[in-house]
Formats: sequence, structure tokens, C-alpha cells
Amino acid sequence: MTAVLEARGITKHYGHVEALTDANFDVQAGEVVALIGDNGAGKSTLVRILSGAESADGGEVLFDGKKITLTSPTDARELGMETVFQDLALAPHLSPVQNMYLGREVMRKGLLGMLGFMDNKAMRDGSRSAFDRLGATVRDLNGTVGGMSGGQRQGIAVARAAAWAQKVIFLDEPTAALGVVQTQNVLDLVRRVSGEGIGVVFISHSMPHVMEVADRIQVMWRGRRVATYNKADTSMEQLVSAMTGAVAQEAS
Ligand SMILES: Nc1ncnc2c1ncn2[C@@H]1O[C@H](COP(=O)(O)OP(=O)(O)OP(=O)(O)O)[C@@H](O)[C@H]1O
Repeated sequence: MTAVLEARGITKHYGHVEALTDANFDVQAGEVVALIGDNGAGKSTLVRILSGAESADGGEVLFDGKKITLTSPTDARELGMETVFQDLALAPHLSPVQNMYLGREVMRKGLLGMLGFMDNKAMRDGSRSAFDRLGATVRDLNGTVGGMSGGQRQGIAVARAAAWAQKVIFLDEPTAALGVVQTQNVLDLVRRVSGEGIGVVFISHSMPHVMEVADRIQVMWRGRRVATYNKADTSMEQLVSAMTGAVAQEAS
């Protein structure tokens, strides 16, 4: 089966720091891949490159088997890939609804079929259903996101990505600021989104969450993928061991 998204031999330096060294990665349509590794292993850097937020120094990216060049997050979004970054990338001065539709505003037809005004009701309804789908507690759809709690902001960011993703969704630590109920909602959403045929890339330091949602688990160590496991054939001990570099390196 062709991966919906594949990275081959990606390298990335920041000055003298080698963040990625010949890193490989792949995710199939409709599966949840957990990307795990110790702090500084290169997970976020890889996701930033695969979502167009940063460029790689070397290597190639394939989408549906075809080589692509991502020069901006817009390129990735146009291919149907959405990302929830660790910093969430929400506009703090805007409302949840405005964040949901930022750059994708719904317009009402004006006279003679011309674009008229923004359709605020359609956007409010769309946002409400996206938040409800996640069970996100967004009480005030019109307040600014900057004034909301970390958990509420995380819920908005995850709901927005899930609402727009068509092919791939990257979730970088999506449950980090969430309470127990919201965490379970996000894990349920991850399974639901993959059930719709979307490839989900799930970065987490929580091994129980990884074991709950992942189909496959790719382990990074010092800037490269060192092991890939089917969830059904692995254990937390094996994962932790791979995260410390104690596995024979995967052939690149
Ligand atoms: N913008 C940057 N400038 C300089 N160095 C960076 C930058 N981003 C990442 N690095 C370095 O690249 C390496 C990989 O970092 P990265 O954030 O990708 O790891 P990670 O696996 O996501 O870690 P964590 O689990 O702690 O989030 C680290 O050594 C980090 O210090």
C-alpha cells in the first residue's frame, strides 16, 4: 500500500545542532501513527517540515507516492494536511469562530451573485458543531481565545484541525493541557478521524495514550527513526527501551 505521506532521509540543522539526520517516516490513509521519542529526538522538527512550516536541508517528501515540495503551511493545507502545533498557533485576539475560519471565511452571496458579507451564522454553526464533536467546552464563541484556559485553547486547535483535514492530521502533544474528560475526547476523536480514512500522526510522551490510540508506533532517537512497531506486537517496555536508543538501528 502506498503511504499517504512519506519522508525519506530528511536532514535538518540549526547551526551546529543536527535536529534530523537521515530521518524516515510514513503514515497510511486511515491509520494512527504515534511518533514517540525522548525530549529533543526531533519529533516536532519533523512535523514542522512535513507540514510546510520549515524547510529541510535534505531528503524528500512523498504525498500519495508523488514527490512534493512544501514551501509553506498553505501548501500542506491545500493538500488536505492540518497540524496542531505545540504552541497551537491560534490568533489570541480573535474569537474561537474567527480562529476556526481564519483564511477560510464563509461568504454570503450578494447582489447579482457577487460575494457579499461574511456569513457569521454559518461560521458560528460550523464552529459549534466542530467543538461539540470533540466535546470541547467553549462557552463563549465570541470571546477572544487569548483569554481562555490552556485546555480550552487546545480543544479549539484540535477541533479546527479535525474539521479541515482531508488526508493527514498532525497532533503534536494534543492532550498536554487537557483534563481527563477532554483527553478522552481527543483520543476518541483521533480514532474517529482515522476511521474516516485520514492518516493521523500523534506525538505524545504518554505511553498509555499511545497504546490506546496508535495502530503503529515509530520511535525517534537522536534525529532519526530507529524503530517501527505494530501496536499489537509491542509493549510499553519495548517502546521505552527503543526511546533510549537500545535497539538495533532501522535500515535507512
Ligand atoms: N528553532 C530551533 N533552533 C535551534 N535548535 C532547535 C530548534 N528547534 C529544535 N531545535 C533542536 O533540535 C533538536 C530536536 O528538537 P525537537 O523539538 O524537534 O525535538 P522533540 O522530539 O520534538 O522534543 P520534545 O519532546 O522535547 O518536544 C533539539 O536538540 C532542539 O534543541
